[in-house]
Amino acid sequence: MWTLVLNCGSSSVKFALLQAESGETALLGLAERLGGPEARLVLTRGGQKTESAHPDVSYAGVFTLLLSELERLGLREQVGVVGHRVVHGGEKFSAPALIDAAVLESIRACIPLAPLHNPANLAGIEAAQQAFPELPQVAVFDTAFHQTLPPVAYRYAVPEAWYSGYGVRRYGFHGTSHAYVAQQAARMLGRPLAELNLVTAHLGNGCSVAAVSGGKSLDTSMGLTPLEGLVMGTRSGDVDPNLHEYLARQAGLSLEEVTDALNRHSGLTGLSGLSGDMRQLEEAAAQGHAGAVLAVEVFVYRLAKSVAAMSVALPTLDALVFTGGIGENSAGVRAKVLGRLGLLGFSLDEAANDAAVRGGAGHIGRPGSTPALVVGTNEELMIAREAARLLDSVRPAAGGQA
Ligand SMILES: Nc1ncnc2c1ncn2[C@@H]1O[C@H](COP(=O)(O)OP(=O)(O)O)[C@@H](O)[C@H]1O
Ligand SMILES: CC(=O)OP(=O)(O)O
Ligand SMILES: [Mg+2]
Repeated sequence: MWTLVLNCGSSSVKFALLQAESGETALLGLAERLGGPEARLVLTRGGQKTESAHPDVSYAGVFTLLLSELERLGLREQVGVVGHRVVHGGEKFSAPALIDAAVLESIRACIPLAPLHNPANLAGIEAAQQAFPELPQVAVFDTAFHQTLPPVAYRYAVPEAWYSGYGVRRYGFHGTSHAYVAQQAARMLGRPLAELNLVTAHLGNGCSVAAVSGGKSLDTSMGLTPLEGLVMGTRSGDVDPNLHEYLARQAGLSLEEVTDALNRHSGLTGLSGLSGDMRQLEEAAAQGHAGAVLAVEVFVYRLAKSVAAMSVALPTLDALVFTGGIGENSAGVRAKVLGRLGLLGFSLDEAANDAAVRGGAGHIGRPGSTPALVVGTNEELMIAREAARLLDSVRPAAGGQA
């Protein structure tokens, strides 16, 4: 039985067809810049990549392309379950959920908390339900892993009525990735996850750090929405909460305009005036582009500061884990971050750092220093496993008694 995993983002769709147990992957897809003239689909089968242009393709259009690919591979009939990444589950979900009308309603109710993400997740669920009406569909929430945060970490210092009336609190995101890389790190360290205190840094287009103790999240940098915390590709991360009012008065901007700028035109993009893509910025910085140099430096400084802040949640610090497109690929970012964290006992092994490559994994600290690891994340595999585990728990084993 194959599991189809869908990760529908605000302007991209990722999908994977895989075996939950072995991790064998028959198909990977990434559709980017949806709705625009440069929309494209990259498919990977058996290690071979093919790219095709699909100007102005919609979510529904991508789904049609996915279905025809499944048919071409002769695997459409063998899909047994569909797993969906859902970004915001509020306080309701601390575990994956089998999607029914009530779960759909709860995901819909969280749209105001994740206006860029949850509508796309819902569109993916609806398309999959239409294509596979007979199959179970499972929602795996980014927020679920962080439901173990204690109040000291999740409460903001604002009027209590905002929490009790409107759910104003830290939720945290990228939970699937933080949970997965914490498990992998335990293997690499040769120690049980239950004994380990880790800081995990998920650095993709969205970026967050988490404090993970005994496999449980105790704190994380993202908050009520995925805008808080670190500098990201296009998101500002932390700013002064008075910024909205100041800009409304001084620049005549509306609430929506400030929020849009903080989400889409800030972060690395805003600082550099060039790009939100770390690889491109590192190339430009090497050529002396002042904006790119500044963007990378601010990114690194804020990340190092946040790693130090996360360690306050832990009784000791056993390792720092880098993952996501930047964490897995940018030796420069890792070196600069560890360079700022000598106080926590980190010391870089330059050769090991340069050798750690995407999808691979490795130790990048010197012997005797606090361990620093590079771990390839795999949110799709984690979603497939969680979906399989949920199904096993709700239906009796084949041939067995209930
Ligand atoms: N070789 C590389 N060097 C530096 N940054 C890289 C490299 N490869 C990818 N990245 C960066 O990773 C980020 C995208 O991360 P990814 O995890 O793929 O994103 P998403 O959050 O969309 O899944 C981009 O900033 C990209 O530039
Ligand atoms: C929650 C979030 O920020 O997700 P992404 O990094 O995929 O945008
Ligand atoms: Mg990602």
